Amino acid sequence: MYVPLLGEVSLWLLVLVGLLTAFYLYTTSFVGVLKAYGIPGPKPWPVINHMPEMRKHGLSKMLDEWRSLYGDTYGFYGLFPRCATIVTHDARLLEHVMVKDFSNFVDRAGRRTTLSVVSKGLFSLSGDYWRRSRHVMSPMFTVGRLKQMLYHVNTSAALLLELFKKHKAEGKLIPLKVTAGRYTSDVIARVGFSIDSKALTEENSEFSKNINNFIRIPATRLQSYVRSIAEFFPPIMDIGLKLFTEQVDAILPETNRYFLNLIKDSIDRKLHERSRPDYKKSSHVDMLDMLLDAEVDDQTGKHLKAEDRKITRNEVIGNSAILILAAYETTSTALTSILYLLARHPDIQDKLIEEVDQVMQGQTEPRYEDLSKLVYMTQVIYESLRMFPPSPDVSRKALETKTYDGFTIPKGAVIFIPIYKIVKDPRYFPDPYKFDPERFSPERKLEIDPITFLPFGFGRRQCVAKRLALIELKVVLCLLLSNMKFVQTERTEPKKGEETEYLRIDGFFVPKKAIELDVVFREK
Ligand code: HEM
Repeated sequence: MYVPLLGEVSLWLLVLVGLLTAFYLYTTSFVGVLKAYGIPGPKPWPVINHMPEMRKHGLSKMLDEWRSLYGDTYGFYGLFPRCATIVTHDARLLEHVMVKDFSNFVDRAGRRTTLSVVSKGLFSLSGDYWRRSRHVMSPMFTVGRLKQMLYHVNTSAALLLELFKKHKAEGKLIPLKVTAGRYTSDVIARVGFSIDSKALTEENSEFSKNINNFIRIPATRLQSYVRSIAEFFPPIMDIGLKLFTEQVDAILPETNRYFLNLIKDSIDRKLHERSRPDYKKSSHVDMLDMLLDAEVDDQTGKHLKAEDRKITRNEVIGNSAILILAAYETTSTALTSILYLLARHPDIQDKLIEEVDQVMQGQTEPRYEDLSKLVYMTQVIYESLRMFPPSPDVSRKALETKTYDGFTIPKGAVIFIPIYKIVKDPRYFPDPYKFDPERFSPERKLEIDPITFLPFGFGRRQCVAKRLALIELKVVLCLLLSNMKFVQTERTEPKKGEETEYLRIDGFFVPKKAIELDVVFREK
């Protein structure tokens, strides 16, 4: 029989103790920073921090509970790997973080979840990498560019109207999210890449199928547990992502390949056109044209500075992918919520229809100058976004330890901004659960503290495409409401008189059950 020598045993024991100590330090070295700076919050569990509560009750419920116990600003651990999270509802602190001292909070917090090129896109970039891409992408949404995009938005909206009419003719209800998603994908394919996605003309177009399946949702509770534990240990996640990309990556690899090929084909097509001797630069450029115009020859991008309006090929592709992804989910959820709220509030819908008729004057589609006349529609859109902000939260990471009005935010801490809770805070929006577009009327909107209306985020890192999103919503509402009204009946989901619940799921704020409405054609 083999009897291990005492020296061997103690060596293994030493290794084990060393590993355990390293593991303990890795998982706890950052814990204590909140207490050190006097930031209130719940006491963390060793190693696993506040993960058990969040897994058991859900983040949303815990945020409510901790807020009631610790007030406007508090901290906890375990939402992002190896750092403290500070949640705040305090408008003045938000102003410091999102606006006044933006340079200390340029980056978002994130977990490593994907190897997809999407992580090279604006949303995930940090520091100077972000600044370069933002410099390139902001000019995509100037008035001149938006005017050019309007033609395409009108085309997609007209196709959506036809689709709704077809559903009605076939006696079907309108599945809001699916159809709104077909519209928003069609728009981004046209304005971004000059492609007809066929999302609105074919029942199950490749584009729609893939965009619907962009994000992997864990199929079982166990998978979801394993995933959150792995995300908490970035080195383990890195290994998992490299070895088991197909099973682990948060962006479904098949879908990733589809969009990667689509973007690469579009780039090749454009570069080929540009290389032709008879090529003339058109004034009708799409988003990909603008990204390619900013491309550098040296693909490492190492020599590039923050103020350079230049990006690498990888960043061209990453930014293209994030445009598709970001444009699809948020705007389709917004349109879903607006139509649902209009159906629930027929008086508001009637008032909006009156304005649409006045502005449209019998036109089949709105002109650019008509859009700014839709004052009440803007109120309805803003109030719907307040009721159900499609992105429920945003974050910022502190680069340095700094004190703001006596409150210290330590270096490395994440400021977690729960948009969906702040817009329901009665101090900022009285009677917050009431759908009341009058809050945003020209007379009353001055009562709103701008930093508390956060559906598009705020400050220099707010949604880059906010103006395009508003145009998409306004155009489609003009076309739809010129022709039909949205109604709840005994067949719809939810039924007449009933409400639907919204939940924060996988980083989005969405209806718990898919909403399906009926439409009634308007008499002309
Ligand atoms: C109603 C529709 C939309 C909503 C509610 C929305 C909301 C948001 C929010 C909350 C953020 C984070 C802002 C922050 O951290 O302060 C964001 C960022 C972003 N959005 Fe949107 N968005 C919408 C439509 C769009 C569309 C149509 C596109 C693309 C065409 C888009 C592209 C982006 C990008 C690229 C970012 C990252 C910006 C950056 O990090 O600099 N969004 N959006």
